[in-house]
Amino acid sequence: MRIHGEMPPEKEEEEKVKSLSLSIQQPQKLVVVGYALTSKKKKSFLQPKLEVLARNKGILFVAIDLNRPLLDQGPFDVVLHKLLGKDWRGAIEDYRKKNPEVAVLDPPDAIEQLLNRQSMLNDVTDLNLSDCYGKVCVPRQMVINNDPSSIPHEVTRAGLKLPLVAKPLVVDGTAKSHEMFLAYDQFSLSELEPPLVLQEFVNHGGVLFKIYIVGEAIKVVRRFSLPNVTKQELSKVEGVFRFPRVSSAAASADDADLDPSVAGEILGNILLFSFSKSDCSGYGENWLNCFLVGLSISLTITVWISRRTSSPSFTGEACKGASSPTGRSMFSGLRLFNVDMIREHGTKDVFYVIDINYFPGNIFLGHTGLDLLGKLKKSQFSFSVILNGKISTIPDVHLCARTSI
Ligand SMILES: Nc1ncnc2c1ncn2[C@@H]1O[C@H](COP(=O)(O)OP(=O)(O)OP(=O)(O)O)[C@@H](O)[C@H]1O
Ligand SMILES: O=P(O)(O)O[C@H]1[C@H](O)[C@H](O)[C@H](OP(=O)(O)O)[C@@H](OP(=O)(O)O)[C@@H]1O
Ligand SMILES: [Mg+2]
Repeated sequence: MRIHGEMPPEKEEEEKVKSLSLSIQQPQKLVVVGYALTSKKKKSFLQPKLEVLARNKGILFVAIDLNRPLLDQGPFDVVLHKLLGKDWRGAIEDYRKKNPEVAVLDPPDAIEQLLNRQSMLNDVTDLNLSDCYGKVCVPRQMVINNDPSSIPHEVTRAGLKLPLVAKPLVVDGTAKSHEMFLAYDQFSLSELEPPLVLQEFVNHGGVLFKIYIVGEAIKVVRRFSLPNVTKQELSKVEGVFRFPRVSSAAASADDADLDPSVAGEILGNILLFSFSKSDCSGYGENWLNCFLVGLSISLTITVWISRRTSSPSFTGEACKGASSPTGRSMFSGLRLFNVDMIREHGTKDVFYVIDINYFPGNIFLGHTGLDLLGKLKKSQFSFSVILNGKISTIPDVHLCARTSI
């Protein structure tokens, strides 16, 4: 018995042969990905198994020769890069202008925002969504650009609560940009070398969440982190102490036997956005992707964050609510990044974004990342959620979102 619309067997066979012959006539067009990475990054990122997986998906990685003009190389379908310095930035900007059809991962002006520990958190602080059940905040922080002797006075004036985490203001991939200090009093901070960001330390039970975003895919991992600082400790200890990279890949807490209130519930509650596929040609480049962590299952989010065709800006624009969304760039233009988030100890749903990294180590997540590359040639995916909230500039503003997925 044939169901209405089903093809008769002989017809089905004919269709199969036709599609097979087509594929033989038109071998799959390779997606050529030119990459410009430091040798350290290439080693950690482009491992043989990723190259093989890519090749099986019709994706070919080709090293960009940094000693030759980029414009003389290729042709590429995608340029994947994580290099610093004005020369490279100039070369990639020029290349983009002359090769608008090539997808550059990611546009330098989008990456720019993550190279500074103040601007990287601007978007998160600029959004304030009222009446919801969960909060995503940013620790109160201040920038010290020069004169370390002024730090104690500035910290007191700003009313920052101790302990403080002192971080280099600039993120440039050097070991120095990861030199972190924990200060138990503001006077010892004048030993440090500006420019710095001084960020309030938030007790978070020693577990950190790294949320990796690759285009439309997300992965959350848990890492060990700094332990809580008790009031007793704070009253007894003085000085500023350097600490190592406690939450690196080796510090995975994924299998750690964590207090259930920390582990399952949080990860269950960290609700990752959904997105729909639609023609977003109206947005200039045909890629629209943003990142928003919505919290707690029972929220209904309608958040619209649209990417402007121009480069992202951090001027807060009130998103007037679901019915009349206004464009609001939030990490717009970025497709490869991760967000470091912690939950305030003793709370159910108050989270803090403490750091955002561009194209971190193990971000490609195998198939997911490669699927992103494969799609870049014909990307028609968009992320459209309407933000129901308003913008505030209060430093420790709460970003709440309501989501229905
Ligand atoms: N405000 C904060 N409150 C509590 N702990 C913090 C805070 N800021 C940083 N930390 C701790 O310090 C660690 C490093 O912070 P951060 O991620 O900003 O530095 P980083 O050098 O960029 O690290 P990475 O490159 O691994 O992301 C965090 O993983 C966390 O353990
Ligand atoms: O734990 P991961 O692998 O995510 O650590 C990242 C880290 O968060 C930063 O993104 C590093 O990049 P820089 O800030 O440029 O140093 C990554 O180093 P990279 O050499 O892989 O880019 C870490 O992997
Ligand atoms: Mg970081």
